[in-house]
Amino acid sequence: MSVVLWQQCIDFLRDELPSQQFNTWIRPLQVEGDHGELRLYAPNRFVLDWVNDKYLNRIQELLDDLSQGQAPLVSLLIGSRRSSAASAAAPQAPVAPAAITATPVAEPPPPPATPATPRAQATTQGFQPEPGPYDKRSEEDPRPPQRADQPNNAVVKHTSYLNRSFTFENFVEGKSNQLARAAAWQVADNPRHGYNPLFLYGGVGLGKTHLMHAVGNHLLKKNPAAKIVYLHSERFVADMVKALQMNAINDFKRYYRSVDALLIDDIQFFAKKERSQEEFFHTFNALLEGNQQVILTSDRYPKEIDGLEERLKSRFGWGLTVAVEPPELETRVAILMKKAEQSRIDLPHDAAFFIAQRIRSNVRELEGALKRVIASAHFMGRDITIELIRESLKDLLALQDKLVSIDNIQRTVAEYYKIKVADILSKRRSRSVARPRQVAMALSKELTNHSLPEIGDAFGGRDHTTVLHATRKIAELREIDADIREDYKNLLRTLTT
Ligand SMILES: Nc1ncnc2c1ncn2[C@@H]1O[C@H](COP(=O)(O)OP(=O)(O)OP(=O)(O)O)[C@@H](O)[C@H]1O
Repeated sequence: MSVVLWQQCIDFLRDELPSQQFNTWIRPLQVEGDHGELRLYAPNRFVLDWVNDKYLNRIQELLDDLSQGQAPLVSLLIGSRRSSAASAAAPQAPVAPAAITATPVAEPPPPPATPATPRAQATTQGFQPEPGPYDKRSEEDPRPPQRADQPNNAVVKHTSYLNRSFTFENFVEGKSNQLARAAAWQVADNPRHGYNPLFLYGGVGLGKTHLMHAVGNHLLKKNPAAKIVYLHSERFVADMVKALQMNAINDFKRYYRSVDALLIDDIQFFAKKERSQEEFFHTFNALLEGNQQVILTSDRYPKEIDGLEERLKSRFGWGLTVAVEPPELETRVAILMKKAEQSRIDLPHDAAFFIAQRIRSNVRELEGALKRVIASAHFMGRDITIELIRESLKDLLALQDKLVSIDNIQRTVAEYYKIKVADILSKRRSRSVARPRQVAMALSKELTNHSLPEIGDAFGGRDHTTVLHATRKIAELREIDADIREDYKNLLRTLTT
């Protein structure tokens, strides 16, 4: 009964909330209920806290109304329901666990939060890390220069400076990065709240470093004296090797354990570097025990990093692990508009749309394309038009067109679904063939510049209305069917990277 009530409740929530919010926070909840009790399972503490803060009152209210005062007792838990027979929170498979990992109830809890020991700013003696690319003091940096003693032939200044333009204000939010942004914001606004470590993962150029710096910059804004250290994992390794050579490993340890927040980028480079992993493991534990914030990024999910010790992988999962996905078209357009605005460039919307439609791989490439267009416009003294974009990105666009042809899409889709290209082109209507065909048509519409009639022709001479129907059907299914959504995402990635 409670479960049926919950189904009715989420029907209301689906109508009341913007779909992005519903999909992000409500849909991943799993439900289990009996004897006047309703247990809602969130995939991790982040979702739990969010639902608790923002939606639980409304949920309770709706349940009260729907049950005419006989509402079940609602409890919100982390994990997943025990009985597979119970109805899920939503009729569709949950979406969020793919993007943000669940911390099962049985996982070891994070170490107890002990009060942070006061750390002086200029504590570092002996070992001093080399300045990295982000160590350069920006001219507008208002913070006083930091001097460190230099015994042991040790080197230079110690605080890593963050890229100051990587802020939350400059980060464009979209479906693909909403969770990651929200998680990063939580950490920035309320560090040591327990989302420790924050682990951001995803493909290249998708904004992981940007978000990591945004947290660091925000922490510094709140407390300019905070010791926030950002570095690439290779720097950590190099520093450690140097410290070993200089017999200064204790200084190294002291240095890294004295920070308020340690931000390490691309930790997949730790793979197979056993000594560094060992050192990092101890640093990491010391920081968590000291309630100091750790943020890590990687190009893949921690458990998939080959050559990384199991104990590290497991510990990375103690906090919050969030994926950053490739941005969808609207977000790409919004990012271009934002970047143009930052550079005080007048970028017409149709021009942004044109670039975003063609450059799909990642944000860094998108930015690179925009810079080229802006440079051409300056150089030639012309406004930014689609014609100018075509000229300045000629080679890039030609490469894209060559890469994603309808032919290529049909082959990739056939291979993915383990059917023949001939099946896709045939008149067969069985589901096992018709669905992949529709997916291939939708991808052709999204990834090529061919018109609907041209696409129809390329699919065994079909009418353009069939293509239109297919694209609409797939768009609809991607909203409600987790399998299709996953298939489409995988195919997009295969075809565009
Ligand atoms: N959502 C976004 N809004 C604004 N800019 C973005 C966004 N996502 C990425 N960028 C920009 O794209 C560029 C690449 O991002 P970033 O360096 O953070 O990628 P990354 O995921 O860390 O990649 P890598 O794994 O290669 O280090 C940066 O200039 C960043 O500002």
